[in-house]
Amino acid sequence: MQGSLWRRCLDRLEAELPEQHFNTWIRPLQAEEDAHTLRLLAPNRFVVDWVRDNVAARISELVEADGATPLPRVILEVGSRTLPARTASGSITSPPPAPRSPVVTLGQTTGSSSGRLQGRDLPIPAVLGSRLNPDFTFDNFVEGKSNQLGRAAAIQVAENPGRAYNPLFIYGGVGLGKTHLMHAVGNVIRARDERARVAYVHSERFVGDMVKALQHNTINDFKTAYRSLDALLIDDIQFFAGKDRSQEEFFHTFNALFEGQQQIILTCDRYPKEVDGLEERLKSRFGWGLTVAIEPPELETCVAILMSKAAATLVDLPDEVAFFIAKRIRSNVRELEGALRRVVANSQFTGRPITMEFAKDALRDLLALQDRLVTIENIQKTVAEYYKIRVAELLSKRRSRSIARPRQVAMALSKELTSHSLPEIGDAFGGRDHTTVMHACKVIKEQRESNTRIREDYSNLLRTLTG
Ligand SMILES: Nc1ncnc2c1ncn2[C@@H]1O[C@H](COP(=O)(O)OP(=O)(O)OP(=O)(O)O)[C@@H](O)[C@H]1O
Repeated sequence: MQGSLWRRCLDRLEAELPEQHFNTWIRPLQAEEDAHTLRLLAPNRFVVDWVRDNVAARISELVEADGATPLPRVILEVGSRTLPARTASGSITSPPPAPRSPVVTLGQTTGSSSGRLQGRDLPIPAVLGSRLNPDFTFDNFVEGKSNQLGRAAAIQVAENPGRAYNPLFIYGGVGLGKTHLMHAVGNVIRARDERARVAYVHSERFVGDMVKALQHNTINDFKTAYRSLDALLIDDIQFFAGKDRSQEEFFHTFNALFEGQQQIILTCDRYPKEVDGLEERLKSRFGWGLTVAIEPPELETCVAILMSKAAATLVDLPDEVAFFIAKRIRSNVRELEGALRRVVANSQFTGRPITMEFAKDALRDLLALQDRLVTIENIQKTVAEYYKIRVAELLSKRRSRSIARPRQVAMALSKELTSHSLPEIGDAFGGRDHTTVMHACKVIKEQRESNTRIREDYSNLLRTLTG
């Protein structure tokens, strides 16, 4: 058999577990193997607990099935593989400290490095990005299944900066609340210690400032400024892709902060390993703490977000209108907010109360645009591409699972995203009866609750079609 024992286990686990679980809990594990032991090192207690409770038994089975004699013992603990010290310029000279378990370090405060303590009395130089947005707090961040883990991790980090999960890596599609969570952490850190040096920087800005510093020969000030921080929040790190000099600089900044147990929070539009053009050494460091995904919110969460935003501006938003907006605007929270803003502005401008009719009218252009974009034909094409089958197969009489399931998904999406009736949808799928469409919607609704793969497929497709 090829590769290491852990590599083989990983391949199986990747195929068996939902992607988000695999990325969050399994990928960060580092393995040390010899003939007698498979030692799995987790970045923190949180990961150890989850793996022990959810997949340890499966890992043991896989190890056993691998057939090595004697059977290796599996050990799961918090730790980090010791990296060999490298001396070439631009690389680390001492192994990084193992990330600490939050359990061990609860209650400790930041600010242990003496160099940084002196630095804390200095004002944060302008070079360090933008101000924290005081409107992004945990209080006004609506929790839902889609963001639960990210929110919980961010709260932990806010309470134990530099100690709980370092770095905290939050990834997910646009407009889903990553920046909001990041600022919420920064705001808590600042609220607890007004002298805490917290900087929020968009990665494009980091790149721009670094280029300027190089041009003006002030790169040392640039470095010192970044390294004197208690917490560095870097948004949208996918912008580092392909920018080698910036990555090099960021790599050193990262190491300096990490070794000083200064908190680093990063966001990205995708899982770090999937960012093309990002150096491997950065990708691997990004996984040292905790990596969490933010998914597109489910309908109920969208409604709750709308209600909460309306309440914050003292606007009376009827439930049915909130549901209507949430159902029709499915791409992301930013769009959802935009739609609400438009309805509220129209209501304030005309002095009329927000009713269903009123909301439909206020959003007419937006919805028409969306209707034009989402046609049954478009859905069929997108679904066929997604499942790598042909549209003709979707419309055919074939009933094998590999075709029937995508067909049901496409029918359910057509019901959800267009205003066509069940018979019209049936017609568009090779002249099927409306009861077939109804059945498809029911099956997919159930599957989305019980089957993670279908749930993910469906939400990916929704995002593609409405994004
Ligand atoms: N769960 C939530 N509760 C309340 N507001 C939310 C929630 N999720 C997102 N928002 C709001 O949606 C808007 C977009 O969120 P944010 O800017 O954090 O997105 P993002 O994921 O960082 O997107 P991008 O990748 O485009 O930077 C913000 O106004 C934010 O307050």
